[in-house]
Amino acid sequence: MRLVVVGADGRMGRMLIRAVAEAEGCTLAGAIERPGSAAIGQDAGTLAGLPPLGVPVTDDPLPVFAAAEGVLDFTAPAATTHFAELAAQARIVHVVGTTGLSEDDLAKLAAAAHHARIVRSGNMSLGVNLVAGLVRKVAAALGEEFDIEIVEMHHRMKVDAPSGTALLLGEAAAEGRGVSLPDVRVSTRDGHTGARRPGDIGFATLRGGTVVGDHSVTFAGPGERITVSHHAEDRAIFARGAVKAALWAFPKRPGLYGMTDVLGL
Ligand SMILES: NC(=O)C1=CN([C@@H]2O[C@H](COP(=O)(O)OP(=O)(O)OC[C@H]3O[C@@H](n4cnc5c(N)ncnc54)[C@H](OP(=O)(O)O)[C@@H]3O)[C@@H](O)[C@H]2O)C=CC1
Ligand SMILES: O=C(O)C1=N[C@H](C(=O)O)C[C@H](O)C1
Repeated sequence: MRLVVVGADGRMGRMLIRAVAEAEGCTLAGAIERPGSAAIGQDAGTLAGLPPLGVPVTDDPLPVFAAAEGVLDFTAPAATTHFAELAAQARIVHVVGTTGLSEDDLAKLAAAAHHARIVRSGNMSLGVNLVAGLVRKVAAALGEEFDIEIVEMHHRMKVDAPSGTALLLGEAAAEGRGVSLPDVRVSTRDGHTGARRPGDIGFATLRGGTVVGDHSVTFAGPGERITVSHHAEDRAIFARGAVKAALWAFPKRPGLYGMTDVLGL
């Protein structure tokens, strides 16, 4: 499968180039960066710390998408909605790892999915998607006397909060409880907040250093607490998941898929 990496000079972009080069069944067909980026013209392999791959980074996605079969996209919301239109025009697979997407952005992805096979997840790792399954089960088994609180920590450069993973885990907890997350989500607490409302799902965000991604979901009940956690140690887990998603989606029909589909969970 011929794959393009967009945002090639990003933390995830460089990881994705390595994952494509190392995986069986795919080759790097292109690498895209923003116009004006210092990476334009460089070899994608060299950029990712590998021997040269003979693929120069360019800022023109159109001809690159036209010659490819899939795109791996861990960039930013405005870029991702633009790439979704182009991927739909080219009828190629679009793997979306970008987080911080608004409802409006998600509607644009849903529209593009009429023509493209899109796999989107706030976290492409096997571990987090397994944890989400556990959270759904625990939330379904416990009543509202167990308060659900989600804590995440990421590196100091992360720009969106709560993280895509925290929201994915919150969705899983809400699903288990049979409620809608927007109805019970509490993402900020400051000052005189009053007592906790029964049934709320709380989010707390920590930022600092080089943390790849830590998440925990706590169920705090009368006299006992259950905590389910995941600690990402290496961004390679997300990149390998993205390549797996692209290969999985290649023979599928257009539509919007998630990592639970890819992993068969
Ligand atoms: N779902 C998952 O499993 C994971 C998701 N993520 C998400 O992936 C996204 C990227 O994370 P990360 O790699 O750390 O961030 P970075 O900022 O390091 O990388 C993003 C890259 O995309 C580039 N970019 C932005 N806009 C465009 C554009 N229009 N055309 C081409 N390139 C563009 C940026 O360029 P510039 O710097 O010039 O803006 C940058 O090089 C985030 O939303 C993050 O939350 C991260 C890890 C795992
Ligand atoms: O920005 C990151 O770094 C990460 N983003 C994703 C998220 O928002 O959950 C996934 C991972 O935790 C790393």
